[in-house]
Amino acid sequence: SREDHLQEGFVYVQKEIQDIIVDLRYFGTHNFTGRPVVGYEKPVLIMSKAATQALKKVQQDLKAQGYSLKAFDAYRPQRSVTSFETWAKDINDTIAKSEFYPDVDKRDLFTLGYIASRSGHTRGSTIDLTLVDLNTGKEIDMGSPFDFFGTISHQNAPQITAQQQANRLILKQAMLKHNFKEYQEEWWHFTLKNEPFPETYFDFPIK
Ligand SMILES: C[C@@H](N)C(=O)N[C@H](C)C(=O)O
Ligand SMILES: [Zn+2]
Repeated sequence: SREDHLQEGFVYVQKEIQDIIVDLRYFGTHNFTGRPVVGYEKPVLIMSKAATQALKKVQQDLKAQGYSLKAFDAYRPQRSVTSFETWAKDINDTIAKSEFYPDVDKRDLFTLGYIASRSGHTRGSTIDLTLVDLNTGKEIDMGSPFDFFGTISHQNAPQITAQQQANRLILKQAMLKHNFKEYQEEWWHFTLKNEPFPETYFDFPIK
């Protein structure tokens, strides 16, 4: 079964939270590298059991407010992170620059905090997500898209409107209520406080 591939302490998030929307960007080409990322062998969302149980409560709260979570990434194998580092050094490969990092030199993406070489995602209790309005079926306006690497994606970006800031707050408050913490450089990125594997960088593939 699918579970045979899974590390102890991890689960398939969509099995535990049936109504979460998932668009696993690094499985396909619609991401900052413009290519499928090594390690993403199936478009399934994997995360630690503890983080998934907390996220289930976030989804319940948000559903009552007319929203659903939409996740772009959760557990990320170390080989995928390593491939991001290799990619960042290849300055001629800029196929997705105009959409994801138009104002930043790709060699600076790590030092500016937009990508990590020791990533919380690899520890299995970090997730990238946004909100979908259940009335329209569309993502709500957060002022910048997922994985747009620039200051407009910082939590308290002054460039965005009051409505966009309010939309970010709906997500942030729901996540903080259930023991996730936010990340200053990216409005979509949250890590479980008291994560179960705080020192372990896993490398099992997503399948
Ligand atoms: C690459 C982006 N989605 C992300 O998750 N960035 C943080 C800093 C990370 O790589 O852990
Ligand atoms: Zn992230």
